[in-house]
Amino acid sequence: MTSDTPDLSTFEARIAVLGAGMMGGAVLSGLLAADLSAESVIVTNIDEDALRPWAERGVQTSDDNVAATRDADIVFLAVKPHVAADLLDEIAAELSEDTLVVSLAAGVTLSTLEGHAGAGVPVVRVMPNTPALVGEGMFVLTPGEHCGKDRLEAVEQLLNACGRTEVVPERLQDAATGLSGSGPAYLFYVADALIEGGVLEGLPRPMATRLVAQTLFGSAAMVRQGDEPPATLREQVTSPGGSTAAALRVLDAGAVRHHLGAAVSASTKRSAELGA
Ligand SMILES: NC(=O)C1=CN([C@@H]2O[C@H](COP(=O)(O)OP(=O)(O)OC[C@H]3O[C@@H](n4cnc5c(N)ncnc54)[C@H](OP(=O)(O)O)[C@@H]3O)[C@@H](O)[C@H]2O)C=CC1
Ligand SMILES: O=C(O)[C@@H]1CCC=N1
Repeated sequence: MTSDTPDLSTFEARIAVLGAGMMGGAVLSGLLAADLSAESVIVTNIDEDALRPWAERGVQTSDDNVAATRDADIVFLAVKPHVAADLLDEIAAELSEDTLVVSLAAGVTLSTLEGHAGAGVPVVRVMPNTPALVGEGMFVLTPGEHCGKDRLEAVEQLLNACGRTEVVPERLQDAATGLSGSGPAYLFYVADALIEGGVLEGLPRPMATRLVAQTLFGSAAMVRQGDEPPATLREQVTSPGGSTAAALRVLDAGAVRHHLGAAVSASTKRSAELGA
């Protein structure tokens, strides 16, 4: 499924987002942009300042996780991994077979989530990413033991409205953290470095930023279209004896390919540590 026609205006479940930080906020923004009714959502945070922008958008806000969970059909856990188990313990009395818990926490396993949510509570482990904020998130899902097909489809419908979804076995979740969860940071790092390169060569910074943004956007569109593998797309840019070949030699000399792969592995390893 894709985000081509995001429309959640008829989505009926009541949703609680526990944790109004970067990721909870990104998902919430994506859902509201897809016309999910603000009245069907409640968002919580321990810091009230983080809730003010949501209240201004018509979303119910609270510092009470237990009360927010009591009225919800779907509960998003959007707190840091080390807080997730304690938060589940706090709200467990309000969870039941009729409540679906969707965890966005890196590394935290289904076994931990199900153990703290309580017997029979349906859980989905998700690795999201921040482009959800602009409706282009990547969400990698693993349903837990008590999450049936209908519930999984409901989560897919919600998340497809703010990006794309893949369902994987749990053993691939840490690799998903390493690739798509952390991935936006790698690409923002590359974007930042390219802009500096353009500035060094005399381009005004705002123009260098526009050139890089459109180059990344267009290149991403070609990769996503999938007509050719990225290696072929790179060859098509690389004229014999030309400027791109000279540039790629510099990247190879710096082992950039090796370091990007190693970065994915480092994030994957750290994700597993966060859940331990
Ligand atoms: N940021 C990202 O790109 C990604 C994040 N994730 C996952 O998303 C989760 C959230 O990360 P992120 O949004 O970056 O973190 P943030 O720190 O930005 O957001 C977490 C929010 O939860 C609040 N909070 C802490 N404890 C509680 C509580 N008991 N009840 C309610 N709210 C609470 C925090 O408040 P305060 O700041 O005051 O402590 C903070 O506002 C993490 O588990 C992370 O692994 C997954 C993929 C990508
Ligand atoms: O850095 C982190 O731990 C989180 C998970 C993936 C992206 N951000």
